[in-house]
Amino acid sequence: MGSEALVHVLLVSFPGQGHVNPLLRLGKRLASKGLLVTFTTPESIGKAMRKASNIGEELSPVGDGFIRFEFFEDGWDEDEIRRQDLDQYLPQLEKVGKVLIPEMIRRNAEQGRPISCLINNPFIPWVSDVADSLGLPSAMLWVQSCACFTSYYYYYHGLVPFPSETAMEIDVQLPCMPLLKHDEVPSFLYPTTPYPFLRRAIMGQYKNLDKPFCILMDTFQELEHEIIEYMSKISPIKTVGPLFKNPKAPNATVKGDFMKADDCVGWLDSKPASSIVYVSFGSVVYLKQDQWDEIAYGLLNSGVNFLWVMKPPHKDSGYEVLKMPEGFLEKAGDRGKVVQWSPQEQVLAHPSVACFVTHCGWNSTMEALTSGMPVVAFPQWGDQVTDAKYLVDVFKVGVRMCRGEAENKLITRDVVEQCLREATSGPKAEEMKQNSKKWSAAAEAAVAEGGSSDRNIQAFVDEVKRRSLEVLAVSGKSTANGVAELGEPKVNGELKVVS
Ligand SMILES: O=c1ccn([C@@H]2O[C@H](COP(=O)(O)OP(=O)(O)O)[C@@H](O)[C@H]2O)c(=O)[nH]1
Ligand SMILES: O=C(O)c1ccc(O[C@@H]2O[C@H](CO)[C@@H](O)[C@H](O)[C@H]2O)cc1
Repeated sequence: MGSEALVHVLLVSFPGQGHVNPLLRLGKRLASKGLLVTFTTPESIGKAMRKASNIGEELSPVGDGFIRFEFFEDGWDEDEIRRQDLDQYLPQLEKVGKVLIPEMIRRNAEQGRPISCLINNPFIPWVSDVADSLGLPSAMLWVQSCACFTSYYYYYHGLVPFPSETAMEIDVQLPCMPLLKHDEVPSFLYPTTPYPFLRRAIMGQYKNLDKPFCILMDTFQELEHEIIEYMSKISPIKTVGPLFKNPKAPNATVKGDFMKADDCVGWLDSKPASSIVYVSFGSVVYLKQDQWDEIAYGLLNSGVNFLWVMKPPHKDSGYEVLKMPEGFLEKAGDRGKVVQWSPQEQVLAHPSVACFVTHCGWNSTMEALTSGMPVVAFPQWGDQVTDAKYLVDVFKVGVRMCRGEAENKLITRDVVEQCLREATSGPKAEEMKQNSKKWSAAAEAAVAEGGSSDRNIQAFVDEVKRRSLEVLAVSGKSTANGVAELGEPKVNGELKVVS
């Protein structure tokens, strides 16, 4: 490979799995279009990522470009329990990030990799301030649906009434969206939410929303057509999803898992087609023991095969360590497999898997839709309750098992069994499968060359390249053609500057 001129973007991620995954996927997409991408997040997570995933010091080729990692210290000891409290952790990240990210940017420029654009995901809006202070453009990747983006936008600007202390049960009508019942509104907006710190974290992003020149979204035009069109007139949004599909670099092995996935593909291979129910509640939702037990008995009584993710809680999280009911694993025998973390993308693409019992996090939602996988919706909080509404009533690929944690209702084993049966056999299951296939095809088309998301990514890359010429001209660091010229990556990952 000869020397190439690469524009360099820096991706700064909040250290949560549901945030790292889509930003890293965006990074791979940008790299595959010929950019040099540096991905950064705090070292506390970097350490876990290096251990669990295929991440080293070296530069990884992805399509026409490259991706590399640099992590930054958050200034706290390894065992600091305050990381579990976002009201304390987010200000700490902002304090150190505002010093360390500019240092990282300067270091990269000195090493011949001047950065032309910063991209962040929600909860760390100060990244746009850093970009502004250095005269760099910034963009933000919104990691939820456009419907949720709109809900938060309307709430932030006080444009319509939302559930309040005096009117808890009001429904919310937003333009180009179905009527949201009070418990289908993103639940961080309820006055009674036990997670007001997550509302504050999201609202912090809205306070800074005028700074990024572009808001990228992990959704696609055909999926949320009307609301995307409507919000595009208000905000500079560009849909680029589903990000986990990257047709230009389908075999890129760079991943950002915090935990090594257990090997379960051989077990899936050993089962008949469409015979397995996959159960996972993502990386942050933890159920109570009584609810766990009901799901366990529901799985046993339904007679389905199942793969169930039972992730251990963080030691400082305060969540109880769950147990399987007495004798459960023996009774399930080879019908069931329990893992701590799964290779979810592979699981959802596997022909033996019939449906996905999900908490409806947006990444899981997009992965299910794109994989043509019907769901059983078990939302708990935040955007999950809105995603469940869309999966069941709008996209029509799901059966609803519950309405969210706020309902405070134990979902019994009989209900679990009934939902599993409905989702795996009979006319409803068939209808959901057909709808899922339709969404999967639409998702593939959106990311294929010339599709809606591909065009948006290309337009974004072109704009970053255009702005990079301005940035480098102003900073006086321009090379002959306006960008850092990079040579063949060396084994140790250093970039050679071609003068
Ligand atoms: O066992 C698991 C559980 C989850 N995931 C991934 O973790 C992310 C979870 O994000 P989501 O938005 O669904 O939920 P969150 O964890 O943020 O609540 C998704 O990309 C999943 O594919 C995974 O790889 N293995
Ligand atoms: O680490 C945390 O405190 C954390 C991580 C992720 C959180 O929200 C999840 O993010 C997804 C993307 O926004 C979303 O779709 C999912 O439903 C959430 O669970 C919250 C806190």
